[in-house]
Formats: sequence, structure tokens, C-alpha cells
Amino acid sequence: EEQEEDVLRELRLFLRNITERLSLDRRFKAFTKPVDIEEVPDYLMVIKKPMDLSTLLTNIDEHKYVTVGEFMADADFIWKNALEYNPDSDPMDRNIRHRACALKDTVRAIIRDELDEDFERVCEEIRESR
Ligand SMILES: Cc1noc(C)c1-c1cc(NS(=O)(=O)c2ccccc2)cc(C(=O)O)c1
Repeated sequence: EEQEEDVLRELRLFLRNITERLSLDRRFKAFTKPVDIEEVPDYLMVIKKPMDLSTLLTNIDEHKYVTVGEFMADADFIWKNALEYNPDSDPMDRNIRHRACALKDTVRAIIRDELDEDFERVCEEIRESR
């Protein structure tokens, strides 16, 4: 009903704000767009669920997320994919893994600091009712 739509509108604003702040952080530039398959031809042979910040934003706009937990599950693919595709000890791999870990920690810190757990509980009630 209307109150539920008000809650989900507020959720989308919260998730867009987080995603836009991450996209503005220069450390995370490589995560702003899908990995370019022209540049990285074997990427889709290794990574089964590509994810990036622009795709998160599209998903938000398409009302894909009803809870912060669902958003986090997709956001986690961004850094998990980077760790999986770049496992080697050479400086390039280490550097992208460092940025991936910074992304993971930054998302969690923002959610811990800015998400009201009562709000997330209401979102989870809406998810269970659908
Ligand atoms: C992410 C990722 N996961 O595996 C790899 C490998 C990367 C990755 C991919 C690219 N090149 S790219 O053309 O696909 C691209 C450029 C700008 C934004 C988004 C993607 C650059 C870098 C980088 O560190 O600069 C990293």
C-alpha cells in the first residue's frame, strides 16, 4: 500500500546516495563500469556474475532491491569478482585487490553508520509479505 511505497522510495534514495558516493571516489574508478570484454576477453569465462556501480544504479532505478541486504549481495559481487579474477602476487593484481577490499570495507562502514536497523526490518517485512 502507499506506506510501503513510501518506505521503498526512501530505500532507493538511500541506496542511490551510497552508490553515487562510491562512484565519485577515485579509488573505485575501475568499479564504475562493467569490465570491458574487449580489454579483458576471458573475463566472462572466469566471472559468472559481473557487477559494477553503474549496474547497481540501474538495478535501483528498476526497483530490483526491496531490502539493503539484497543491494549488499549484488554490491559484494563487485569486490568478490575483482579478488577472483586478479589472484596473482604481481603488483597489478595486488593493487586491484587492495581497491576491492577498500570498496568492501567502505560499503560496510557506510551501512553500519547510516542505516537505521528498524528501517531495514520494515523493508524485510515488506519483502516477506510479497
Ligand atoms: C575491475 C576489474 N576487474 O578485473 C579487471 C581486470 C578489472 C579492471 C579492468 C580495467 N579495464 S576496463 O576497460 O575493463 C575498465 C576501465 C574503466 C572502468 C571500468 C573498467 C581497468 C582496471 C583498472 O584497475 O584500472 C581493472
